[in-house]
Amino acid sequence: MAKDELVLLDFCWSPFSVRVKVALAEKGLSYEVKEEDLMGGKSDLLLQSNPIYEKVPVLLHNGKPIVESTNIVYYIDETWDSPQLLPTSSYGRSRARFWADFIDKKVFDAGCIIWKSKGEELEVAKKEFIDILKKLEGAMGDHDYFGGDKFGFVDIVLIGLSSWFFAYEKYGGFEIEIECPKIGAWIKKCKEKESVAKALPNPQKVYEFVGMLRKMHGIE
Ligand SMILES: N[C@@H](CCC(=O)N[C@@H](CS)C(=O)NCC(=O)O)C(=O)O
Repeated sequence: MAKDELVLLDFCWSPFSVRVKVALAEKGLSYEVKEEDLMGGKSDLLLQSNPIYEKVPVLLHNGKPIVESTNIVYYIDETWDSPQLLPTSSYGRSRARFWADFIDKKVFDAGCIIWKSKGEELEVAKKEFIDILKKLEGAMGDHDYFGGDKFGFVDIVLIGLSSWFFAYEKYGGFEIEIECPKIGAWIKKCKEKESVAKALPNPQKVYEFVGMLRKMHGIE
């Protein structure tokens, strides 16, 4: 059988691309990265592969595009079976999908409000972000990971977004380890995994990138 050809259309600061990189690494798959210039001009390949949203990440599997990071992680898990990222029981899978959807709807947007705001608005945004993380702590319960004893699907969906948490802390003036110690410990544990450590961009560099976005938005 011919070897799978995997190409990732990427943007190096994208927290969504991190999810795909971690999932591919967990499955032991190698892939080619094509960096997109989102600030300058998107490639024709990106525009043709994701004509609806025109966003990265896109995974091309033997030339066929798969879009939207959570959907890509599902695809990877369904296509390459070991190690399994989603739980085996239908109840477990349903819970994992619920929390992945919650993360998708809440975490990144709440974080963006933190770096985009000041004064009273910032205080409200911080509280909202911490409330979201506290709900996620409740979902993890006493387990090491959202996947229970094993790193899995929901862990991948959240750990990608965590690459921007340092910037939220700096611009928001709070510390996740103090406000949400379980999430703080979970991030540290995830970073011990090679798949995660290699995929996460440098937090200081992300912070600098967000600083540039703030200037572009006229916040600084
Ligand atoms: N819901 C999408 C979000 C992807 C996303 O927002 N990608 C950003 C980079 S981090 C992007 O491509 N932005 C380009 C644009 O908005 O035009 C996913 O999960 O893949």
